[in-house]
Amino acid sequence: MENLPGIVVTGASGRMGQMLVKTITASGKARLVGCVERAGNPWLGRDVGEAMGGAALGVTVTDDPLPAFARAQAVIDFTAPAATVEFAALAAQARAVHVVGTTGLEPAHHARLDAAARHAVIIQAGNMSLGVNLLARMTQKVAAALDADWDIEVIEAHHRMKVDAPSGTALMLGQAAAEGRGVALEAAKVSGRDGITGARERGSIGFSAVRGGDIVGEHDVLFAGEGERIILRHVATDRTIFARGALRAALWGQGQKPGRYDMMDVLGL
Ligand SMILES: NC(=O)C1=CN([C@@H]2O[C@H](COP(=O)(O)OP(=O)(O)OC[C@H]3O[C@@H](n4cnc5c(N)ncnc54)[C@H](OP(=O)(O)O)[C@@H]3O)[C@@H](O)[C@H]2O)C=CC1
Ligand SMILES: O=C(O)C1=N[C@H](C(=O)O)C[C@H](O)C1
Repeated sequence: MENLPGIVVTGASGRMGQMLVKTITASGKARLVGCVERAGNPWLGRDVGEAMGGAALGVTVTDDPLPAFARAQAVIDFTAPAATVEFAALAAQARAVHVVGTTGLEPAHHARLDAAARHAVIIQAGNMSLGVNLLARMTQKVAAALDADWDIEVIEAHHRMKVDAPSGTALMLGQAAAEGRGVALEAAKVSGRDGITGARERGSIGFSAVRGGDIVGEHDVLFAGEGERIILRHVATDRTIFARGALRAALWGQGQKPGRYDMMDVLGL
């Protein structure tokens, strides 16, 4: 057990944080060596297992990330963009692999991740599941096979607490479609139509977001042609798929050269 890679979970009291704690401790492949939350969080100072309503796990939730990261071989981070860029610098300082599931990252956040990745391994993806990464590859291939007479729309649905749109997964799928078609997503992207929008622009890639209830995550990539439609769909029913993917990434990252990686690298897709 002592030889297994040690992992720190940031945002441990969150939906994904709790799922990660359960997945890591049940895996037999890694040890949970730290849990981080920000100042003011009610879990600070408590054993994370007890805070989750179960048996003690011997890990106390802290708001001091660096000493925790220094004890770890990997940090798994599903929090918020402002927190993630700070964690990236600290994980690089500690030479720990940083697995980033946080979505809503903007160019300035990516620049901070790029800087940290000069010294450490960062694996970042808007979706860590095997199914969605396969879907992204299929999307790229279908987009490459069709011309711009086929309109591409990405439609996603998530729970009512989600704070960013389009989802990280929708953007991943849009990026895959754009790559397949040989265009830049930034130039083709149309998001959240409302009012007198005018007719659809040929070659654009549209995004629509639904928010409600406890939907874990659903994504359709629609290719709409004349007289026919193709729909590629992924439905997540359980957050363990993301946690399992993140743990797999943390283990894969051990011994890799410093740099930016994604789940396609981890899964060999
Ligand atoms: N890539 C993937 O496969 C997936 C990505 N996600 C993404 O993961 C992120 C988290 O999702 P989810 O777990 O549902 O969200 P939650 O809001 O449930 O959890 C976020 C956690 O991060 C904590 N947090 C925020 N800021 C900080 C900080 N500065 N320091 C320490 N902790 C912090 C929050 O604490 P507090 O309560 O104090 O704010 C909370 O505990 C989102 O961006 C989501 O889109 C989700 C699922 C899969
Ligand atoms: O916030 C979520 O819940 C999810 N976020 C990710 C995203 O933005 O795509 C992944 C998953 O769909 C769940």
